[in-house]
Amino acid sequence: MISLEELFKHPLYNLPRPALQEDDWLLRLKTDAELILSYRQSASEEEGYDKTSWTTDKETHPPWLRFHLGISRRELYDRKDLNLAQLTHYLATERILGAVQKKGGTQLKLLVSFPNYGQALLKPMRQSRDAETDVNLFYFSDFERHNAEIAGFHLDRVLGFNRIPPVVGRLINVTTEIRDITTDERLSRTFFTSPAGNVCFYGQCEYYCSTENPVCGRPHVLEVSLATMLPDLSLAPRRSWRSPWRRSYSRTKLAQWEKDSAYCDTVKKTPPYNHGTRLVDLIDMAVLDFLMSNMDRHHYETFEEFGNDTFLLHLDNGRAFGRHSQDEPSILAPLAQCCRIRRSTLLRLRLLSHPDFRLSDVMRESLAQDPLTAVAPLLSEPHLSALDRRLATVLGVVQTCQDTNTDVVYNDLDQYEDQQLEDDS
Ligand SMILES: Nc1ncnc2c1ncn2[C@@H]1O[C@H](COP(=O)(O)OP(=O)(O)OP(=O)(O)O)[C@@H](O)[C@H]1O
Ligand SMILES: [Mn+2]
Repeated sequence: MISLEELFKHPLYNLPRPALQEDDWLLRLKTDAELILSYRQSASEEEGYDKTSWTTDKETHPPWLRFHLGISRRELYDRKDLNLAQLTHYLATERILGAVQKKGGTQLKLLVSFPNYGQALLKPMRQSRDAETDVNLFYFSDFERHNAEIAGFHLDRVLGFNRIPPVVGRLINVTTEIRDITTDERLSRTFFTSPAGNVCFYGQCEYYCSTENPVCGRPHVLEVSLATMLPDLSLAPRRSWRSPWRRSYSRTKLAQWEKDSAYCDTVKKTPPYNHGTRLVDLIDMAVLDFLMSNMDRHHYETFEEFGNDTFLLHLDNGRAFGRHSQDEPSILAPLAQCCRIRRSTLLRLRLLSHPDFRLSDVMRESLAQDPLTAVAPLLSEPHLSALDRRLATVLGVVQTCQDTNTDVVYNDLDQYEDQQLEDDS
């Protein structure tokens, strides 16, 4: 049996890359001392935090800080970094010190904090894992799913992108780990006991924050996803970009890209898509989104520090994996309309369609590392097989492009010998 470990040993996941320079690290631009001071200051007001803190010595850094210090221009984390396992273990087990509602966005989510100043973005389970989105619901009326956040992180990593902050599943006690400790009045006011005797809450937000749409424990226990928080915006500002292939978020209106088949020609001429890797980065993101059927990628973010020469953050994957019995070809519009794809991405996609490395198999194995798998598989078998079906569709679209276009493949691998890359794909 071929495993995830074997996949990650493949040359395509181990390309020798130029060493990162000083200005390729998000936070190395600041000295360690400055950085630590700013972290301490931002939390010094609050009670209950650990007194003894870390020094500039790396050994003393908590996993979340090591994650922040490991963010580079090229990717959010290094898959081989041993800190990753420590980070996910930390998120899954550390004592929850605080939980408040996170502002921004439309649906209920909480900002959770830990005693050594680490933080995570919590999204609750709202519906059973197997519930398929109602066919009469528009994509913008869909609930977010905690398992989609978790599976999105794993899929992004399996694709070799490393552009989603690590996410882990956890069972929490809504009474002792939220209601009893929260300082957020607006949140605590919304707790109640349901007719079935379960402890529920709904918070305050634009959508689904009402008694009719409660989040409920059983009677106290709730499944949630916890995403590692990125460095604070004051430390590492981010820029938000509107996706050129954004949907209209309207029942009746079509977006420009849906009406104009030459839409990509315009995008290709428009900064920042006319230069560097931004267009193929966007197409990578479209492939990820098509595979998990995420129609909600209205924006993406980058770290300002790195200008336009950097990867795209794939934040907010809560609306992925809504339907397994149906695919959404329009998500692939950037690929189908531009007929362009990174060579490294294409080769990894081909590898993942190989029976030895079948995407559904490596995803099943990857997701099994998450603690919530003990409760139930994070993606049901129909969702896993949908991944294989959609992968075949992506490769089909690339083939169609190649039948009628030259210059489909953006060669980001020209410094490598072909033999080095394609030993069995
Ligand atoms: N891991 C993270 N670290 C720091 N900030 C994050 C993280 N994940 C998301 N955010 C920020 O929080 C905002 C809201 O999160 P998210 O998009 O997941 O919520 P949402 O309710 O689905 O939003 P929307 O309704 O706009 O789609 C995002 O725009 C992003 O800037
Ligand atoms: Mn969202």
